[in-house]
Amino acid sequence: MFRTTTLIKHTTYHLKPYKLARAASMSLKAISSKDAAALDKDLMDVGGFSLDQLMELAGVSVSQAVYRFHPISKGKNVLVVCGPGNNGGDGLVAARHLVHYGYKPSVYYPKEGKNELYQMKRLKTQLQNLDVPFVPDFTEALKSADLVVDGIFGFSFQKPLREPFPSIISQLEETKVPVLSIDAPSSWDIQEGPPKEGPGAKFMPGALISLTAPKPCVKWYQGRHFVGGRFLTKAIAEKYDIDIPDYPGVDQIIEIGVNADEKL
Ligand SMILES: NC(=O)C1=CN([C@@H]2O[C@H](COP(=O)(O)OP(=O)(O)OC[C@H]3O[C@@H](n4cnc5c(N)ncnc54)[C@H](O)[C@@H]3O)[C@@H](O)[C@H]2O)[C@H](O)CC1
Ligand SMILES: [K+]
Repeated sequence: MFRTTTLIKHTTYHLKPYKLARAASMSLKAISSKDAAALDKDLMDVGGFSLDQLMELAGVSVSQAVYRFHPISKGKNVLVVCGPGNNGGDGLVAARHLVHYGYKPSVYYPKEGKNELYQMKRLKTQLQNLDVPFVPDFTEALKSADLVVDGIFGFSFQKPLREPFPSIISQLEETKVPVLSIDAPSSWDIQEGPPKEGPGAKFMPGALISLTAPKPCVKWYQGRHFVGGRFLTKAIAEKYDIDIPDYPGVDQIIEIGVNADEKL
């Protein structure tokens, strides 16, 4: 169904040496931002998925990564920072699931997205119906946060950072509050990694969840690394030359890298 088109060269990211027994099944190829966008389009145009479905599955993966990285015993207050695109949408979906797991999320959403079918507006309504606060002041909200979820930018980020995001990224790189980034550490170039200087140059979130496949910038990433987005078909994985991770049981995520899941 999915014919092969021109694809970029891939880099493969392997596990640390002591995980070599798992390495054969756990080396995951990266996908460029251009191919990641084309893959999503294929899933919708040819694969029969809607954006709502993909975002719901992405958001569930994010919520499971939060639960794994920062169980409720470490603190319930999760500040979800959402950007104007679909990365922000994944954050909104994750926030809803976190409520049902027993967390107390709040959302900072300074530039609201306006995509087709008012999808973001509906996601916002769902959160308001669960009494999730939309907070106006990021600096103030950060003071009482136990965890920050970075849903600011994903694979469509184009440098340089525009307002109001430089100050938010600076605060994220300075804070002691743990951060989990969705799909990419926001402010990092998807191909070339962290900026050489300015906001984001020192940003290293404690956890990252790559959706569908790692992006090339993970080469610069040091921290706990999860992969989610359990909806790929073999045909589409072959077309984009990426791997379908060996997800354990009914999990929507798998941890790779230093803390790779032992039960794989
Ligand atoms: N395959 C999957 O698993 C799915 C992943 N999803 C998520 O979608 C994002 C990509 O979404 P997209 O809407 O294409 O882009 P972004 O969210 O990365 O951002 C676009 C948004 O940001 C603005 N912007 C870009 N650069 C800047 C800048 N320098 N300063 C300020 N603003 C900027 C731009 O104008 C847009 O408004 C992917 O990473 C996943 O997280 C989907 O949920 C579908 C399934
Ligand atoms: K992000």
